[in-house]
Order: sequence, then C-alpha cells, then structure tokens
Amino acid sequence: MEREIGLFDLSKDDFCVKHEQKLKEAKRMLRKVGENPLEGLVMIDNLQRLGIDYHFQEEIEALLQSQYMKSNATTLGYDLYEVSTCFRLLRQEGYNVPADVFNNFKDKKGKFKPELNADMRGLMSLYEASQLSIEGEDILDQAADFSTRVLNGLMPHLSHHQARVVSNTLGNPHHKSLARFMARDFLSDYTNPSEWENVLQELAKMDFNMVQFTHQKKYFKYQSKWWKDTGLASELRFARDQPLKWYMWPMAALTDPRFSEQRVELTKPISFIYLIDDIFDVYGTLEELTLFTEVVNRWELGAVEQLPEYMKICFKALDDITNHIAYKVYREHGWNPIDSLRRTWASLCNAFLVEAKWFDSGHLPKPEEYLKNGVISSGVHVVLVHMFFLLGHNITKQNVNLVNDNPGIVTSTATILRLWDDLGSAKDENQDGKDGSYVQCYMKENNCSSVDTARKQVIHMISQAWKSLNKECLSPNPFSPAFTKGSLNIARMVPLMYSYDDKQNLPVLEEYMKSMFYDKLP
Ligand SMILES: CC(C)=CCC/C(C)=C/COP(=O)(O)OP(=O)(O)O
Repeated sequence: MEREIGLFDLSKDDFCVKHEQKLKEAKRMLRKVGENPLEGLVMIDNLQRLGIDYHFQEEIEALLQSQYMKSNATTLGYDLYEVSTCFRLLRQEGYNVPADVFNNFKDKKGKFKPELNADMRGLMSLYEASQLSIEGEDILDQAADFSTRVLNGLMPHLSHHQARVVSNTLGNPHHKSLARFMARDFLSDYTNPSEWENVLQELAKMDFNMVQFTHQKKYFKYQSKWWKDTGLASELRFARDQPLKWYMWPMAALTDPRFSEQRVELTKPISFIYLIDDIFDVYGTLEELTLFTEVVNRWELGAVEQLPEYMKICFKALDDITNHIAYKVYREHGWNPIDSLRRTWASLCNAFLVEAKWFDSGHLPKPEEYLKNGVISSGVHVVLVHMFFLLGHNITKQNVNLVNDNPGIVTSTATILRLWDDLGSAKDENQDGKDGSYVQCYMKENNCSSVDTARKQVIHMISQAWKSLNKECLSPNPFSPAFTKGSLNIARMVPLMYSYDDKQNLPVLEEYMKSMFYDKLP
C-alpha cells in the first residue's frame, strides 16, 4: 500500500532505519552544539520551527534548564537576538522570565535604542518574543510596535529573499502559527546551511513525509470510513459534509504522531459540532430546536421519540459516539467521563438555542452578552473536554471539575475562535448566517456605522484573548503539556479556518490541507 501511494522511495523498513540513523545523528549534534549554550538555543529554535522537536524533548529540557540557571547572565552583555531568543524559548517552556530583560535595550527616555534599527535579526527575534506577552506587560507591547514599525521601514531596502523572511515573520510569528505548516517555508529559507542545519533539514523532510503518510493512512482507513458508515451525510442532506476539513482540527491540535488514535476519536465530536450547528443555523424550526435541546439536556433515549426523524438519527448517532468515547477513556484511563461529555453537549445546545431565539425574535443582544454565549457556542469546550479525557493526562476529581467548568484556557481559546468566526462572517454587511455576530452587536451598542471600526475593535479583543491564553499556558497550570499545546494549536488553527476570500473560499486552509496531506517534501 505504501508503494501504491508512492510516499516512500525506499521500502518502509529501509525508510525507518534511515530515519532512525538521522535522528541519532541529530541527537549527537545537539549534544555537541549545546556545549555552546547560545548556539544550543538556536538549534532548539530550528528543531521547533521544523516541527521535529517532539523527538528531542528531554535534551531540550536539559539545555533550557541549564540556560535558565544562567539566565541572569542573559540580561548583560548579550545582544538583542540572543536575549529575545532566550526569553522566548524559556517562556514557551513555562519558565518564569520577566519581560524587563528588555529594559537593557531602552534609552534614558524609555524608548528602544535607535542603534537597534539596523539589527534585522534582533528585531525579528524581538517581535517573536513580544507574541508571548500577558496582560500588563507594556514593554512587550512596545517591543511589538517598535519591531513592526522598524522592520516594515527596512523592507524596501532588503533583498527579495530577506523581505520574504521579514514579512513571513511579521505575518506568521512562530508562537501564533502552526509549526509544521510553516516548516516548508522555513526549510526553503536556509542559505549556506551549517553541518547541523543540513542534518536537521534531512531529518525534517523525512519526518514530514512520514507524518503526512500516517495522517493519510489514518484518515482513509478510519476517519472517512467511520463517517461513511454513520450514513449521516445522506440522512441529513442539508448539513455540511466535510470530513477532511473536520479532521484538520485534531491534526493541527495534536501534532505528536503518537496521538493518532486520539486524533481519530476527536474528529467525531468535531463532526457533530458542525452537524448540530447546521441543524440550528440552517434547518430546524425553533420548536424542533427547543425539543432537541431538551432531549440533549435530559439525555434519555426514551425522550427521543418526540423528535422529528432527522433529529432522532442525529441524537442516536451522538449517543453512540459519546458512549464509545466514554468507554474507551474508562478502559484506558480508569475514569468514566460520560457525565462531563453529556454536560458539554447540553451546554453547546443551550447556547445554540439562545442564538436561534435571538435570531428568531430579531433581538440583538449587548456585545458582552453575545460574547459570553458565543464562547460556549464556539464548540471549543466540547472539543477540549473530549481532548482532555482522550489524552488521559492528569485526570483527577479536581481537574475534572475544573475542565467541566470552562476554565480560562478553554474560554480564551473559545474567545479567539468566536471573534475570528464573526470577523469572517461580517466581511460583507449582509449577514447570511442565522447566528448573528459580535461585529453587529458592537455596532448597534456603540452607534457605530463603520464595519472597519468594529472589526478593529474585534482584532484588538483577539490580541487580548491571546494574552489571556498565554497566561494560562505559559504559567504553571494543572494541565499536561500535550493539552496546553493542543489548546494553543486550536487557537493557531483558527485564522486558517476563518480567513474567507471574496468567493467564500478558504485559500489558506486549502493550502494547509495540500501541504499537510498531499504534497510530499522533495
Ligand atoms: C475546533 C472547533 C471548536 C470546531 C468547531 C467550530 C465551529 C463553531 C463550527 C460551526 O460552524 P461555523 O464554523 O460555520 O461557525 P458558525 O456557524 O458559528 O459561523
């Protein structure tokens, strides 16, 4: 089968042996390069940007730990690139590094020093570091403004290649982008690669193709088959039928290839969010939607009889996947999550129903009220609750209560999704969706006649929500690294899912699918 798909030029066994050898070589290099701590940091940055850091977790932790011990030294005598890179890599891994390490780069008036204006590499690294800010860190806001302004000013004087690198950094900073999607570009940016860069490039290409193959195999063998077997696409013809798009969410969220079973399972609730969203937005009458919401809240199969046929089919299929996932979690992690799973579906339907009633009555709520409900109707709680249990990390009574109760990590990710979603649907002033948008509510509340002004406000709120998400993920929290990374990745995926062009297509998402699923790296 591998040969048929043509992913491997070698047999699968030979490919695995070669991959293993390359990995060993890269580990040797990291040990050698890591003897010089700053060069070690640059190598870690490369591993992360190439999406292969998951092979090196222990080595990376050891290197960062020793760098953290010396991190006072980073404030003195090191240049902007070194301090910014060190700051970002340490903070990313949860180390407590204060933002005032950047004070050394300010003059007496409190402004970033003008002599930094020519330091393109340092400015790009400063911009990257500024993306990890949390609320109240004004110096990082200033760093973002300063580096953006100076880098944009440098652009006309740069070579074509340099300008591309700078504009890519400004448009897709590492912390807010999906590393494996950006890896293709990063690979093509190497000029005169060093010995270790060569090894990493080769490893990254093999790894990329291997991961791509795994996704293809899992998708066609399990995901698309599961979706066909449910028969829902033909039973509910009014609903979207986009299983590959739905699979993109878990593929982006859980990047470690070892989580393939979790990705397959997580796609199931995601498919149902889209399906039920369409029932509420496109097809159901208010009376039917109210009945459906009641049934989901009570979750009694007996109550299903009062539903119209299409809703019965949907609820029974939802009950099947929920039982299936609960059983799997119980078998693997010893905790039965059925109550949490049912409760998150009930709150999603409750929120969808609130929107349906607003739409039906023509009532536009206040923006705060809309957003509070919209955070739930984003579906993020449903996704992250399932992800929490499927990963099975740190399942304790306390953490289950926390995750049931919409903790900050969930609400900030959900705010980012809800606001991006609404930016997309507010592109033209004629809303064609039936679920309103924050932009509309904001315009009404503030007597604002300009869509652009409202959109600017939404973009500002998205960056505030990112600061909250940073705070949740980059400071000590009860969740596992895989869960926090998964939440960050959902937030990183959002712009791809909601950047519509004028023809209502999603060109960046299409490019992502092509890159992650079909186009092999040469
Ligand atoms: C990973 C997650 C949370 C996936 C679900 C996203 C979502 C809200 C889908 C609903 O459809 P939509 O995107 O068309 O939204 P709406 O109907 O609100 O415009």
